[in-house]
Amino acid sequence: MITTRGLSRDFRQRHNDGLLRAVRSVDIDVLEGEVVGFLGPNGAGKTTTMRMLTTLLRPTSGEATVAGCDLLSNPSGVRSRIGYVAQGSGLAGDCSPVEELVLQARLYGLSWREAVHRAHSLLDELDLSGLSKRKIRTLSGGQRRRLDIALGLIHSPKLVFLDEPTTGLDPQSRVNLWEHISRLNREMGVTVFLTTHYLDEADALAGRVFIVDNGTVVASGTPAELKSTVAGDSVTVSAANVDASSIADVVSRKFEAHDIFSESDTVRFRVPDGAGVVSKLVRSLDDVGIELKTVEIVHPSLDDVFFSITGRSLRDSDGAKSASSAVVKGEEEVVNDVG
Ligand SMILES: Nc1ncnc2c1ncn2[C@@H]1O[C@H](COP(=O)(O)OP(=O)(O)OP(=O)(O)O)[C@@H](O)[C@H]1O
Repeated sequence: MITTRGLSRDFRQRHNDGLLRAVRSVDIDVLEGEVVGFLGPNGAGKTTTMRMLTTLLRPTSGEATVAGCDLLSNPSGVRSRIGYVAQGSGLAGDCSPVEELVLQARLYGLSWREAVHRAHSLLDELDLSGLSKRKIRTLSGGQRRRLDIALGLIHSPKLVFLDEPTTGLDPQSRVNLWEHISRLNREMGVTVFLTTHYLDEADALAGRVFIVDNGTVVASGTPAELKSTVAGDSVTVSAANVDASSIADVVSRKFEAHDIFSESDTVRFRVPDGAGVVSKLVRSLDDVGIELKTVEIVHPSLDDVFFSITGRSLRDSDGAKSASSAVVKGEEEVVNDVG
């Protein structure tokens, strides 16, 4: 559904006459039917990548195929086959959801009858039927966001891009929207490419995650793969009858543990599969007369993954817009926006 090779975008910096490398040589492959998350802190290059993939911004270099069409030579083909829901749409006003949907469907060339049918089926799909005749400006943030998504799907695209779909929503509306997005994927077969800086969103929604930082993809995989390969589970053990150094000695001899850290009677270490080591841990400690007091296993989060790669927490990075983006004095040409 999406293939990119060396996709890059530079922006000219007015204040210092340099170039900002917002996206640097991104290679990704997204298969039909996937929900893929582009996860990274503010300023990582997520929106810029999405704007390129949706033809709103011309790449400085690189190539891509989106929904079967070449991005550079056939942008109108791409546009007709994808849906795009931008960050925080400006939808408001006195018309109703059904009127807005019918209007958009007509603009896509559907007959009146088809447009009305499509509008009502999307309202149903996104749980907006009861609100179809309300004025849009009276809808809540979550309801408006669902309407944005319905509008992005009006022409039945097989691939939809969602830019930070739940930013600004309260926790309950976010979870509700996740359910709707998952259902669109499951039941309508829509491939979803979404950007987010929320760890829980990537975890809950995306089958596969690309972690981006400083304009590049620094890791990719299923959330479970990323968490198990990069960080490992954190196991914390304490004993009733010995201090931490005796436990640490057993752990380092008997297990392929890393990041072993001792403090008074507690030892913390990481292993790929925490639950899998518990019985061996109990036996190994018992063999040398150590009386186990507590064992706690904490699965890694995507934040641990991000930290292990970048040395920064994604939460801390949030808001540090463009802090890590490199500015280069450039010979490269900046191509103007096409959208
Ligand atoms: N039109 C532009 N002109 C100059 N710089 C830009 C432009 N658009 C984006 N940038 C810069 O490119 C970098 C990447 O921005 P981008 O919006 O793609 O990040 P993001 O990961 O989507 O962040 P956010 O989560 O805040 O939306 C940032 O440093 C940003 O300031």
